[in-house]
Amino acid sequence: MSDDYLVRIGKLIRDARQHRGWTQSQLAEALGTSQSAVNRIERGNQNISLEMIARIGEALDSEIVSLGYAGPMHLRVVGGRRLSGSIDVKTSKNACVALLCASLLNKGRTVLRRVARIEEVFRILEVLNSIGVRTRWINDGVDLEIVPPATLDLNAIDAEAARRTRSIIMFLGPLLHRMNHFKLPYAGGCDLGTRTVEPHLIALRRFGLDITATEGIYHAEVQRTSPDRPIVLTERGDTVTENALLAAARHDGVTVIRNASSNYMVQDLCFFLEALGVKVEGIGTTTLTVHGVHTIDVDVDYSPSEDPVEAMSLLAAAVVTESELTIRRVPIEFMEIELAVLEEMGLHADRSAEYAADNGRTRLVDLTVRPSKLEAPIDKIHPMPFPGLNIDNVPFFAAIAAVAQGKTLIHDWVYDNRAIYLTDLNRLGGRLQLLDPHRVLVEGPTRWRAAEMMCPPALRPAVVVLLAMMAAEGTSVLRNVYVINRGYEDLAERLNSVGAQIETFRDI
Ligand SMILES: CC(=O)N[C@H]1[C@@H](OP(=O)(O)OP(=O)(O)OC[C@H]2O[C@@H](n3ccc(=O)[nH]c3=O)[C@H](O)[C@@H]2O)O[C@H](CO)[C@@H](O)[C@@H]1O
Ligand SMILES: C=C(OP(=O)(O)O)C(=O)O
Repeated sequence: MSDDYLVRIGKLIRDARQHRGWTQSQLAEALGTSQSAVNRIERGNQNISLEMIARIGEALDSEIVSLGYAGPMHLRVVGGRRLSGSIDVKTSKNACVALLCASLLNKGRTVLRRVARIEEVFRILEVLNSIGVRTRWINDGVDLEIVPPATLDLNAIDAEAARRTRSIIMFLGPLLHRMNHFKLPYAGGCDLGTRTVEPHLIALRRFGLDITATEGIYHAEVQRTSPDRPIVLTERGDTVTENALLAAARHDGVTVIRNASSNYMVQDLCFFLEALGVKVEGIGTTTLTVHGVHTIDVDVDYSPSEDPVEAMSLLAAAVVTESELTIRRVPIEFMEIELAVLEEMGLHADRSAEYAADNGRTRLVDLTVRPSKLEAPIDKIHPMPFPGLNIDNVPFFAAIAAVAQGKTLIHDWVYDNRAIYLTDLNRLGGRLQLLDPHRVLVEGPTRWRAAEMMCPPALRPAVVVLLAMMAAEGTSVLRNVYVINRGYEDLAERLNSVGAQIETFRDI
């Protein structure tokens, strides 16, 4: 763009902002950037992408800067390029959404460091803002500050934002301590088939929460009681464990939760609860003993840990593009089984010495993946609750199996609809056979070919398709990638920084 053009666009943006009655800081906050960046944009001193113009248009709800506005985002991928260098893993979507819900426990100011700027986080922030919670990006848009009001206005809830995420269900645990009756929209999220909420309702009933569900709304009635014996979760789910923890945190007494998940997001939540003054015993095991406190009113500062699923995604990117890539800040405890399986398949990877994540607890390593000749594993790939192979990492094994010699059986017993989407890889030259809704047989190696296709409506399969496009010679197009942006911050840009060629565009 010529400088003159930038100045004109900057002026349009300033006019639209002033028309809305916003300061530069308010616009910066809505965009997750700094006031100084907005100032530069408005003065025409900063190159601005169509993508950013579209985001500003959406934030300001302005026709003036509606160039490229609103339509779904797509990716154009020039494949066949090797990646090189190093890339950092960001904080995890799944811990960040849990911690945002957990901030509702605290009357004081919560600061969460380096929160992933992803659509899933934006949806929860929209919901929090709509009920009166003040949130703002600070430190150049890197950290998040959350200040709750004295009373929450649940009648004003942004139901549309709430319905786009499943994580809204984690409002139940904190809210049962704040009000006696409330309503919440049904939880949504990825289209992975039916996902039960029953275990949440069973666990929370022990604290006196009674839910009836009608016409897309949960009606909650609370008559607070003490769980008189351990809460035994009917399944070892991550968010149900988190919900039980959130309820137990402000229950004035000791709660024992059995069959608890000890997965990464649960551990991050436990560390955060400890920072709030709630003692949790058994972190990392399947029995958690929570010493709840009646009131939590502290100014807390916490750094959520890195995302093992993003680490796996980046590792898979290196494998399918036959690249040497260093993935920094890998939470190794949550990748060990994946790496053990991959080593058996023939993957060469070096690990650095371990170092601590910013939360002081999670162990990180830098992992250098080298081009390797892979063989299909002898046994099937199947997930288990932690410490098993992570359920969300299973789809990446489909892409990796596709470049390995031989046949790999992938058994995703967890989700009804996720394995099906993996067969989208066939459009790119893959040879995947759906044996039943849960089992896929992948035959490799694959000669990938470019294609234009719609994004599958599920986060991890969508990223797997993107990775195959990066491996395929030629130009591919992936349409409507909201689902990827739900869980990955600036993925295209970050992959480009290590050698990929991915352009974002919208229908104008
Ligand atoms: C925001 C968040 O953190 N989301 C994660 C969380 O979702 P979440 O905790 O919501 O996962 P679900 O409750 O949907 O559980 C996933 C599926 O596994 C089944 N199930 C689970 C445990 C068990 O012991 N037995 C069993 O059958 C459930 O019935 C369901 O079909 O955990 C999932 C499983 O790790 C991950 O894919 C999601 O990324
Ligand atoms: C299934 C996932 O997430 P969610 O629970 O947010 O749908 C995922 O992260 O892969």
